[in-house]
Amino acid sequence: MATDQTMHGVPPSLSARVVGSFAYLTVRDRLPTILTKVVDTIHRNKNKFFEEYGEVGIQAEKQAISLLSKLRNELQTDKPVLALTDGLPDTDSWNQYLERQQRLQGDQEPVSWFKSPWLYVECYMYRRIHEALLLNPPISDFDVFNEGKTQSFTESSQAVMSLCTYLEGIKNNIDELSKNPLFEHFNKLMQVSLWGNKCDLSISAGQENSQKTSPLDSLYSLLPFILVDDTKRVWSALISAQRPRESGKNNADRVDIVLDNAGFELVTDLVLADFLVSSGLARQIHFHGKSIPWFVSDVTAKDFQWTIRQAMATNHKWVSKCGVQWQRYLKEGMWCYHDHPFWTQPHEFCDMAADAPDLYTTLQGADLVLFKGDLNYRKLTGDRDWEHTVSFETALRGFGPATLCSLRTLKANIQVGLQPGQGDKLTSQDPSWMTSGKYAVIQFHNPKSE
Ligand SMILES: O=P(O)(O)OC[C@@]1(O)O[C@H](CO)[C@@H](O)[C@@H]1O
Ligand SMILES: [Mn+2]
Repeated sequence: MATDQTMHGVPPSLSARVVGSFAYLTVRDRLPTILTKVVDTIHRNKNKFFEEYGEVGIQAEKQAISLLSKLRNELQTDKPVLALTDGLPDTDSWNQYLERQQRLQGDQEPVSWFKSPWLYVECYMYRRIHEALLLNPPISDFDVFNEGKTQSFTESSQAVMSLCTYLEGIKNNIDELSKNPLFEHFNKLMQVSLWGNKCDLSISAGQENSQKTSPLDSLYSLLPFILVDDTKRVWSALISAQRPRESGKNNADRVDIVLDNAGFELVTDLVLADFLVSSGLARQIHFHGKSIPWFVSDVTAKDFQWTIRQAMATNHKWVSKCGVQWQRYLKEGMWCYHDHPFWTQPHEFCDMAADAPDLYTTLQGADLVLFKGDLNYRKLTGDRDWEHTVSFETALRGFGPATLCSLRTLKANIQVGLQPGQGDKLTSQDPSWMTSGKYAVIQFHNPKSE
């Protein structure tokens, strides 16, 4: 179990306790802004609730808004974090985690927004938003972030078209491709998926953040902004998987993708996944999404299905062909979708084996696990205040269900695995390099190579 004390050289968790830090600015400014947008969204749908549910819909809308306004006040005035009361299956786990935080902090001060770990309070806010809806049927299953996620897809339609056209072009002669051109396509699609992570509505506090230009055209100009590029190690893990397949082939059998944002980023992940199965680099893809609306733009099951249906329904030949193919992969079991509650809990991933052993076992069945995005990176590294030159393996603190790779654009002040002096040079050139989303890493770890 992770503790917050600096033990065995594990640094403290990032926290809004540090005035002026990115965590502080996020808790002080960005989270209240997101909450205000949530309240506005619910208010804007008042008539819809009335049409659908009558007076009881209006009551629910009022009640949800008052719970969210109370939450915003607690956050802005650094009130103690409260236990959840909605009786969901994970409510106890959340409340036990609150007790764990209180024990770590000691009884001198309550667990609160500006005193406790940033990772915890930020995750807790999204779970409280869910509670505010859950406690108010019949609007319990209203996704307050749905508008932003669907807009991110529709506003990125040009980029989606060019990406699906590129994929169809590859698939045309994919069986004749030799290793090098195959690697070149893999390399490109990994970078497209990497930069797809820029389209994130949490960092933009809900501001529209879609992909306007063709993602393939800008890859070359973005190369200098990739601070760690382990693509070649990912490639060799794919073509020489540790577990030979029944067919005797020795490339990967199963690749898991821990998804991040809906909209354009999800399309980049579906395209990468299609390439992996079409090329035979993998036989199966398991996707892991979120079980509740999360960090504004993260993928839920509804978003996943909606995106594939939207692709099928577009009048663009290659986009709809991709959509039909993706639906078929799901039907035939080559693609599977999961949404374990652990991904929407506050735990650092080094806790997974203890706190979600079933999920850890599931991931152990993969030959490679791709983690998308910044929040996953923060959880992989425990959202701790590590030195930049600490190795990725050290920061993982024993988390290693399978060979893994993080594809992350930097949106939080935490980055490990850099060369000596690399962080200082970046700070002198571009002080906001860790939080602007301009820089990225493709960072690999093979637990078996320890
Ligand atoms: O995981 P993602 O979508 O790449 O980014 C999530 C994020 O936008 O939210 C948090 C800040 O509010 C940070 O982890 C990061 O900036
Ligand atoms: Mn996200």
